[in-house]
Formats: sequence, C-alpha cells, structure tokens
Amino acid sequence: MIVARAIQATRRYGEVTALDQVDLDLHAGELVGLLGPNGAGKSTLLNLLVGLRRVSAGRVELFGGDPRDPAYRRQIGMTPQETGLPPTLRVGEVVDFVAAHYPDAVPRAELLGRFGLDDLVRRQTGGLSGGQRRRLAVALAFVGRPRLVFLDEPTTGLDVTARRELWDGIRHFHAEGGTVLLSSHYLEEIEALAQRVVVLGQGRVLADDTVGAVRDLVGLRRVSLVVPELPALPGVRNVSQVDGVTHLLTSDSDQLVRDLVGSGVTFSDLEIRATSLEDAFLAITTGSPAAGAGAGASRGGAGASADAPAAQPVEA
Ligand SMILES: Nc1ncnc2c1ncn2[C@@H]1O[C@H](COP(=O)(O)OP(=O)(O)OP(=O)(O)O)[C@@H](O)[C@H]1O
Repeated sequence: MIVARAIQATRRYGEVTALDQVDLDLHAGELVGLLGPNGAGKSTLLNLLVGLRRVSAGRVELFGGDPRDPAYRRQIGMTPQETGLPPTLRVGEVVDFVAAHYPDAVPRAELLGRFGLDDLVRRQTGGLSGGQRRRLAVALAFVGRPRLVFLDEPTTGLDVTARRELWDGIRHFHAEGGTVLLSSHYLEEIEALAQRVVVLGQGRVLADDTVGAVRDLVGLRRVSLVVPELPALPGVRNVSQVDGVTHLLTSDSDQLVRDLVGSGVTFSDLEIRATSLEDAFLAITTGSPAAGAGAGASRGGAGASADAPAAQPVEA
C-alpha cells in the first residue's frame, strides 16, 4: 500500500526550482532515507508531502488523498529541520500538551523512555542542551501514534550517544510497523536505519535504490590528469574534460594509476580524490562532463567516500 506519493512534483520559489518533476512512492512499513547535499530539495519534498507547501506543478498524495486535508495529516508525525519549543514549559508539560491533541497518545513516560529522555521530564525546555531539545522535538513526532513519520535531518547537531538513542527510537517505531521518511546529509545514518535510499540533487531524484547500490556509487574516486591522448583503460566509469584536464571516475584508483603507467602514455598533474555524492551521481546518471568535473573541482574534494572513517557530510 502506498502511503505517500509524489507524482512529477515540482516546486518553484520565484526563479528557483527547488524540486523538479520528482516521483516518489512510499510504501507502508518502509523506512526510506532521503539523501542529498544542502539545497537539494529534501525539506521542500517533505514539506509538500506533509501539506505545509503546495506544489507548483504535479501532485502529491498522503494516504491517497490531499496532504492539506487534516483527516490525512492527523495520521502523520513530523519533525521539521528547525523547531521552537516554549522555553518555560517543562519537558513533561510539552509532551502532555502535544499528546492532548490525539485520541490515543503514547503515555509520557513511555515516549520519553523510548528516546532516552526520562531523566529530563521536569526540566524546562529552555534549559535543555541543543541535542536534548532536538531529541525531544523528534520524540514529539511519535506522540500521536502516527502511521507515517517525516523527519527532516533528525540527528543534526547530536553527539554519537544521542544519535544512537534517537536511532533506537526510530527503529522501535519502524519495528512496530510504522513508516518513516527521513532526510539526512549522511549516508552512514541512512545505512544504519534504512534499506532504501532516494538521492536528491538539484531538485531531482538522482537515484532510488538500495543503500548498498548507492554505497558503491559513492565509493568512486576521481582521477584527474593532463594527458595528450587517453588510452583505453579498464574500470573507468566516466570520462570528462574541463580546461584541458581529463577527469576519470573509477572505483579502483590504484589500479587505474598502475594501468596508466603501464600504458606508457605521458601524463602530468595527476590528482586523486574522493567524489562528492552529488558529483558521482551527476556524472553517472547524466553522463554530463561539466557536471562530473566542474562541480567537484570547485568544492575541495572531501566528499563522502566508501572508506571514510566516520559520518561524512555529502557536501564537501
Ligand atoms: N522559502 C523559500 N524561498 C526561496 N527559496 C527557497 C525556499 N525554501 C527553499 N528554497 C530554495 O529551494 C532549494 C531547495 O531547498 P531545500 O531547503 O528544500 O533543500 P534541502 O535539501 O532541504 O537543503 P538543506 O540540506 O540545506 O536543508 C534551495 O535552493 C533553497 O534555497
């Protein structure tokens, strides 16, 4: 059963096309990650699906109906990227206040326990740390026993322990049959929670695949060099040229360099670096040389890579 859907959904803000003909089907019981760099359109897509924004063209559906209809919205939970909590209210009071809007809310102690917030029940929200406030904001999305939850970068700003506690809360909801769409800059985060990942870049869906398949793409390296004539080389996924520099994308840069040397061709200015996620996808999905080489060149090249030691932001 499809619980949320975007059909050729487009959203413009003046001259900016934030979302460009996006198709997405979210099935009941799925936990799907929405991955993309800053400005990719993640928040815009979430805001359309929860009825906070209208499409400029195309359509969005929530449980087969209009997301702006309160009857459908009552069945969802959402944590936007930024939340304001009344600073003088205590944590327990905020939970009770939100819970009062729902016929069968999760009991306060159970909700706070699930998100590792039990000790804070009497604390005023104004006295919480940024991470505690964020966890409370996410927990509130679950208070009304929603069928479907949208989380916009839920763990941004959290330390490792807080992030894990929050992941546990999300997993618990999913294990009980709940559906989740969550956005993140971190493939590692999506990998920890989801099987499916939708990658957005410049308002378009660049990939909609398993986390494993996306991981393979992110592991690509960019090998740049000046070479008069490029010999045929195995393992090259994409070739582009910008300003006299040839850029090659490969999953095995060591082997590529060995092959280059072995070919006897004269080359100079060799440079190897990780591709950013967006570069990798643009190069592969569009085959566009400018997208593949130009964008990365201006970014400093510390993008997400398969062998990154810790969570790496998508954008360099
Ligand atoms: N209210 C608005 N008015 C004008 N432009 C907007 C508005 N909201 C978003 N945009 C633009 O739309 C594009 C997509 O923004 P969006 O916030 O959806 O991206 P995002 O992937 O969520 O980014 P981030 O990871 O930084 O939150 C950006 O170019 C952004 O500047």
